[in-house]
Amino acid sequence: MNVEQTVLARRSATRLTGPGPDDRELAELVELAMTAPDHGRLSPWRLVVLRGDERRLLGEAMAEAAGGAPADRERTAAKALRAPLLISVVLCPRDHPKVPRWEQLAATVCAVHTLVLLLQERGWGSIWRTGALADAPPVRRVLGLAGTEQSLGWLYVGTPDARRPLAPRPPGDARAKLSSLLAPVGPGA
Ligand SMILES: Cc1cc2nc3c(=O)[nH]c(=O)nc-3n(C[C@H](O)[C@H](O)[C@H](O)COP(=O)(O)O)c2cc1C
Repeated sequence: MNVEQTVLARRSATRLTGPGPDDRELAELVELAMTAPDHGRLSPWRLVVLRGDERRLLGEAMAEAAGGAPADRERTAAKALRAPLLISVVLCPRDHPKVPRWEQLAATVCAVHTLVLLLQERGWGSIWRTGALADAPPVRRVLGLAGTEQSLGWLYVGTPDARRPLAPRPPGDARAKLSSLLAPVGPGA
């Protein structure tokens, strides 16, 4: 696939089953994703890989953070089991004279989305999930986050459901997004 085909084919995969990429393949793809643009080459992020029972530990932490009746807690805990592989995205910002925090967040998102496209190209499905629990204290604890680090949620990764046809994607209105200073811009301008 070329980049255009990969971009067009990518969807957030809400139904994921096993298998997912193994540690070796994941490391290979992360290495490639590290070529994403990154001001100052700070690489201000890290990923925590959660498989098998590690997902259960995360689920328990999410349930502790969410609270509620036992049935609600069980439902929350089960969310961490929706894919064979969860990758916690952790922002590790540094004080830098030229690269503010927002740029470090932007670089992190560039790397994560590059990883998403690489996964797509290899036939793996993924979805980035966030929510109020992502950076809650029990979740931070189980992920072992340092004080300045921030959990940005999880990439859920696995085998996408091949029976689900690609949802049609309405074309984006590029003209509404484009402007210029001296002349109209965009197709048909
Ligand atoms: C930073 C970020 C956080 C997201 N969080 C969630 C989430 O918590 N739950 C969810 O179902 N989808 C989440 N998504 C996926 C979006 O809902 C999804 O990208 C959007 O619906 C468009 O669908 P598509 O990715 O298939 O084009 C998130 C996406 C991003 C980039």
